[in-house]
Amino acid sequence: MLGPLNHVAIAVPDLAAATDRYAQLGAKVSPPQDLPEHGVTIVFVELPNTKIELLHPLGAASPIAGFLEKNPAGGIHHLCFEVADIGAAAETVRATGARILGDGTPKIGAHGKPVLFAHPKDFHGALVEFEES
Ligand SMILES: C[C@@H](C(=O)O)C(=O)SCCNC(=O)CCNC(=O)[C@H](O)C(C)(C)COP(=O)(O)OP(=O)(O)OC[C@H]1O[C@@H](n2cnc3c(N)ncnc32)[C@H](O)[C@@H]1OP(=O)(O)O
Ligand SMILES: [Co+2]
Repeated sequence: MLGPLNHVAIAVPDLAAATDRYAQLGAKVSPPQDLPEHGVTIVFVELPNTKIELLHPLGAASPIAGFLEKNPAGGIHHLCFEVADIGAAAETVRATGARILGDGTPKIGAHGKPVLFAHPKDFHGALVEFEES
């Protein structure tokens, strides 16, 4: 079921500073993009084999606010794997006994594709995102 690693996300307290850090290393960085439905502003750092997603809270109910309170300097927030079929992937995850977050209805993610998340406690401490490829 698991396809390529689409991105590794890092929650950061200062999006401009984090973007500059990667730009200074010669990486191609995207402009910041507000995703109100996800409660985040993101910047993508493009690498030859995958991407880094820099995340900053957007709005009062951001799902990353609590994470940044616990990790004020920032930290690795999630991994995103591509899957061929998001509905089938959710069924496979549930069949292993792991929880899909929310009501199980995919949201449209940063790349315009359906995404779902699985609970970090069921993935050994790592929040996992699945994105339909
Ligand atoms: C745009 C899109 C895209 O790429 O397309 C995105 O990525 S949007 C990226 C932002 N969106 C999301 O993250 C959506 C899915 N995330 C969520 O629904 C939430 O963040 C949860 C994962 C449910 C956590 O929610 P919240 O922080 O309110 O819960 P909580 O503080 O009660 O956390 C419950 C337990 O999980 C741990 N925990 C929380 N976030 C974690 C993370 N990112 N990685 C590992 N562990 C984590 C907490 O430390 C706590 O453990 P202890 O109990 O041991 O203290
Ligand atoms: Co993501």
